[in-house]
Amino acid sequence: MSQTQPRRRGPGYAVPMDFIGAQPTLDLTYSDVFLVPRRSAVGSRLAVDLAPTDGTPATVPLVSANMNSVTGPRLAAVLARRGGLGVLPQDMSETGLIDAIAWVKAQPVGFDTPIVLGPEQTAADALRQVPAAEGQVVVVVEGGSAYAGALPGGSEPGQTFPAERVLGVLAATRLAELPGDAKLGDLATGRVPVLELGELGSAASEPRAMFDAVDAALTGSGDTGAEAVIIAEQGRVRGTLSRRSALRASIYRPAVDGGGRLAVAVAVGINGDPAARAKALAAAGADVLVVDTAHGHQDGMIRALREISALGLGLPIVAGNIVTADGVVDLVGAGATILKVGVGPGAMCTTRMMTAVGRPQFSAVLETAQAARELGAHVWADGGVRYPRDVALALAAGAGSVMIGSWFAGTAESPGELLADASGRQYKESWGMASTKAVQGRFSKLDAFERARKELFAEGISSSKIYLDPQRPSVEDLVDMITSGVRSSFTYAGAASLADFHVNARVGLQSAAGYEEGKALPVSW
Ligand SMILES: NC(=O)C1=CN([C@@H]2O[C@H](COP(=O)(O)OP(=O)(O)OC[C@H]3O[C@@H](n4cnc5c(N)ncnc54)[C@H](OP(=O)(O)O)[C@@H]3O)[C@@H](O)[C@H]2O)C=CC1
Ligand SMILES: Nc1nc2c(ncn2[C@@H]2O[C@H](COP(=O)(O)O)[C@@H](O)[C@H]2O)c(=O)[nH]1
Ligand SMILES: [K+]
Repeated sequence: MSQTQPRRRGPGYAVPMDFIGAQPTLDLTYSDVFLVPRRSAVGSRLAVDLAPTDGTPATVPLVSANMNSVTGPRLAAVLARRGGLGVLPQDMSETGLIDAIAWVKAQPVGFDTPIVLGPEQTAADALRQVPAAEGQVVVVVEGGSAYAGALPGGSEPGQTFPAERVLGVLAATRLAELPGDAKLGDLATGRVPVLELGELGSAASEPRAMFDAVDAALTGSGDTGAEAVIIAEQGRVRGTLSRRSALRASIYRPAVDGGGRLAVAVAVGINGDPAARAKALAAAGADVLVVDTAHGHQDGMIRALREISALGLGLPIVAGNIVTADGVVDLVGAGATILKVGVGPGAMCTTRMMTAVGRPQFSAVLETAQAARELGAHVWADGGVRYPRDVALALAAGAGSVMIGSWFAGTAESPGELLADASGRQYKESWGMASTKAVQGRFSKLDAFERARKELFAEGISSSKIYLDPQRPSVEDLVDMITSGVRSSFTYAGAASLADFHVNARVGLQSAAGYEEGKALPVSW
């Protein structure tokens, strides 16, 4: 780890610039390093506990980025159901954030939020919300458009509807085979598989029994294409459940608040009145506050943190972005309990090319995590994650959780409709939070002169297509993939928990050829 003692400046000190270390050192990123297997007493990958110990309600070390194109209420709810944490972006209005928190808190914890459409809507309408993949369904409801609400996923907070209004549960794979203008009402003709919680008794809280009940209901429905059942309580719809979501319920522990509702984090910027906003969002039920700006190691951030921590809200306070031990010391001193680490690794980020500023991410996490540990604080590794291995390496470097943006942007649950290119491949639009597009949106209320001044400083990509992985179109599929890789990393390192992994992980350096060797061969050589 490099040293970051500040050198003295001022009269008598002819120091033209400052190296980050006493002498030049080579900082590393994820592709530069690998993990070495070591003797393990952990008998099964399912015996690994991935829960972070950073004071958040998360039970897997995954956080979605506070980017407008990544985290909305739908993604936050789905991620929390599987133990991760969604961070709603600071660009949403305060009322928008309060509504989004309320919506997440109103969603079922043990079942999926139904995607509700009306009978007059079409197959094409449905496929703009759900990808044509196994387990993905839409629920056709009489008068369904009334339940679609302003937020994605179906209902307004607390709003439910009688199960008898459900006309059908349609598999997205089937819809993809039909003409786009096919009316959902004409397709919803089969018997609707409904499981009434009251009739299930104790099985409702038993994941294995719930899986069997879903399987039996789907098999018994007589529709070989049926992929999910309606879960009802006293005749009102609580959610849906597919075989896969019933299985997931047996593997993951949801991230919940003290009242057992899904947990959600929110971001606040450093301008305006960050303390007033933090207070309002905490009162609305936010479980974690993320104070976020591009250059987190600045006086404006320290001021904002002092004001927010003085409120004594009792919530974890995440602050960033930083990449040095000095930054850790200053932000923890001002009240942060978790540091958000990463300048420039993000997929939508042009900061390194525009400014030369940043730091290869593995070294940034390693140094800050060590400094944070000494102060009883924690680190979230933010940005640059493209494979499960990157998550494992961020955790090996000492991160308590890993923040993912662009990878999660390419999922069914991220904000915005699913789009298709000329070849029919599905994608979502994504853009950087410091891009011209984001800056124009954020400052739309300023006068033209002020807006033009802000637009001078774009440091992100304004428009990018993030393609869905046809095998893993849902954020849950990505969580499955990432956690299975990371569970395996832990057992290779002989670690049964994140705390063990922080100690046991053994890392080596590799050449570009070594990295290349690790990739699978897509076709042949
Ligand atoms: N992790 C990363 O590498 C980066 C992330 N981002 C993301 O983009 C979003 C927008 O952040 P941000 O641009 O900070 O917007 P904010 O609205 O949070 O404003 C940042 C404030 O800091 C001032 N500032 C001083 N120096 C800088 C600097 N070098 N870069 C940016 N602001 C500076 C700005 O003033 P003035 O405008 O007058 O200079 C402004 O008052 C955030 O979500 C952030 O995380 C953005 C860039 C890098
Ligand atoms: N320099 C910029 N950084 C950005 C911008 N938008 C987001 N970000 C950062 O990236 C991560 C997510 O990284 P990813 O590789 O998973 O996509 C995010 O949390 C921000 O810190 C931007 O416009 N410019
Ligand atoms: K980058």
